[in-house]
Amino acid sequence: MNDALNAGAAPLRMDGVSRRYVSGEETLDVLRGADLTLHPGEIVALVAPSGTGKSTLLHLAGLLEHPDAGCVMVAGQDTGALTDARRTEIRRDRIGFVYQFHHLLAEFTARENVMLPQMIAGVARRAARTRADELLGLFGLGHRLDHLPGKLSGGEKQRVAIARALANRPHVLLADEPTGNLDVHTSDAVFDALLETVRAHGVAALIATHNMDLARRMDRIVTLRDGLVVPVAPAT
Ligand SMILES: Nc1ncnc2c1ncn2[C@@H]1O[C@H](COP(=O)(O)OP(=O)(O)OP(=O)(O)O)[C@@H](O)[C@H]1O
Repeated sequence: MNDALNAGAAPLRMDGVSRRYVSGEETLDVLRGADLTLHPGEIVALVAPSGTGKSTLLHLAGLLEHPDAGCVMVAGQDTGALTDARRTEIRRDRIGFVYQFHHLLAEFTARENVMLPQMIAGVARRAARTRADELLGLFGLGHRLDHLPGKLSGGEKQRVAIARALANRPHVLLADEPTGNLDVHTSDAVFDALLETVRAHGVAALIATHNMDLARRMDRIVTLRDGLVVPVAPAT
């Protein structure tokens, strides 16, 4: 299924990506030939003012939208010419998403929420359950496996959402303000777990955040300026 994907290639490469929004008479060139490469295992922070195109960039990276120009390559494969079905497969199997709000399914337990994407990808129930328990254990939720999201704290829900994003062993993790709705203390703890797990799994990640302290803990910081991705400073 993923024969064209090359494990040695950059997990994500965006070359000259442009995106224009047109509403009525107004045209907005949000991205104007942006380049960004995530190397294997690299964790990149995207820190940019509101409205400069962070979500747009993440949507393009996650194959949720097409760029107007340029190309998005996942594990060496140019995704532009692929069918929608193939793009959906790559998104499902190779890309994990974490959003500001957890988007867990309320009627399913923590374990089931992490099992579901695996089962949709064709993993057998027993293996999906083992993987879910292992991941939730790594996030310190071994005692919350059978809890419904409504019985979990905000930080716990977000940990389940991160575990779900990693369930199918993605090449790339994309996160849009993953701890943005949590208090500072919880945000730090969830972020610790996120970075630790992503590093342990060797997953490349692009994480949008407004929090410079969190950004400095990543390998590299980039921002968006005039529709281009530019480096901020090496993280220390
Ligand atoms: N579907 C759309 N149609 C028209 N304009 C859009 C659309 N989506 C986004 N925009 C505009 O494009 C610009 C970039 O939006 P985007 O959501 O990517 O910014 P952002 O950096 O993620 O902002 P924030 O930090 O506030 O979430 C904004 O000015 C936004 O209003």
